[in-house]
Amino acid sequence: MSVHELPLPPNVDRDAFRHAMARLGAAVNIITTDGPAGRAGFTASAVCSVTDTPPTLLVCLNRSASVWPTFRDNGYLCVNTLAAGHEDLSTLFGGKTPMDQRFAAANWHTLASGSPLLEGATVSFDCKITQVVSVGTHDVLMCEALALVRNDDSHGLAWFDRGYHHLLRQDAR
Ligand SMILES: NC(=O)c1ccc[n+]([C@@H]2O[C@H](COP(=O)([O-])OP(=O)(O)OC[C@H]3O[C@@H](n4cnc5c(N)ncnc54)[C@H](O)[C@@H]3O)[C@@H](O)[C@H]2O)c1
Ligand SMILES: Cc1cc2c(cc1C)N(C[C@H](O)[C@H](O)[C@H](O)COP(=O)(O)O)c1[nH]c(=O)[nH]c(=O)c1N2
Repeated sequence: MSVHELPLPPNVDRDAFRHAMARLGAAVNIITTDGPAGRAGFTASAVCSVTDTPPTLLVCLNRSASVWPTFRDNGYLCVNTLAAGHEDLSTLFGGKTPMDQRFAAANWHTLASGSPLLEGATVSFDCKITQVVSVGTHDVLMCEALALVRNDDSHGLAWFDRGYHHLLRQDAR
């Protein structure tokens, strides 16, 4: 089928959209925050680079998530990009597990914003939320990076076709 023969919207329902989106491989991240509103963390694949000036990422957060008010009120967060081997941690932060149990499963450090930084993440972006745009069910959080921590030894982790996949670094092949 050529692109010109594709059916036009509104033929795309929610399930068809999700099924299609499952084909877009993405990094898996644990987004954390700590501050006056408390400590919270959740798994997110809807994360990407927006601009390098000022250095900004976006994170999409469902407003129905239990963690949403905590992120909104703290105003700071850390994007911890997961490494190969973090599958169980990702599942823990993606479920309905109590917050203390989620954090008890890993080691954390704290940078300038106060947000928990995951030991062993491939990279962590310590951020301030600079703008929030509501689209449908989600808030798109624009996050300016204040500090970075890179781990140059770990392999990557991707979420693709509803499963985890390891991404080997070039020099490890
Ligand atoms: N952006 C998101 O909010 C998002 C992304 C990935 C997974 N999830 C959640 O994780 C669970 C497992 O996901 P899955 O990938 O195994 O299967 P799925 O069929 O629920 O999702 C397939 C893909 O659709 C997209 N998606 C899923 N839920 C979405 C939502 N509420 N809003 C926008 N996009 C969404 C994501 O790209 C996801 O990888 C589900 O409960 C899902 O809601 C949410
Ligand atoms: C691989 C993967 C990827 C994502 C998620 C899950 C999983 C397993 N979830 C869902 C999110 O992690 C879940 O709803 C949180 O645990 C918040 O739930 P609570 O309501 O706080 O328990 C999720 N939610 C969200 O708002 N934005 C996202 O990008 C993602 N991505």
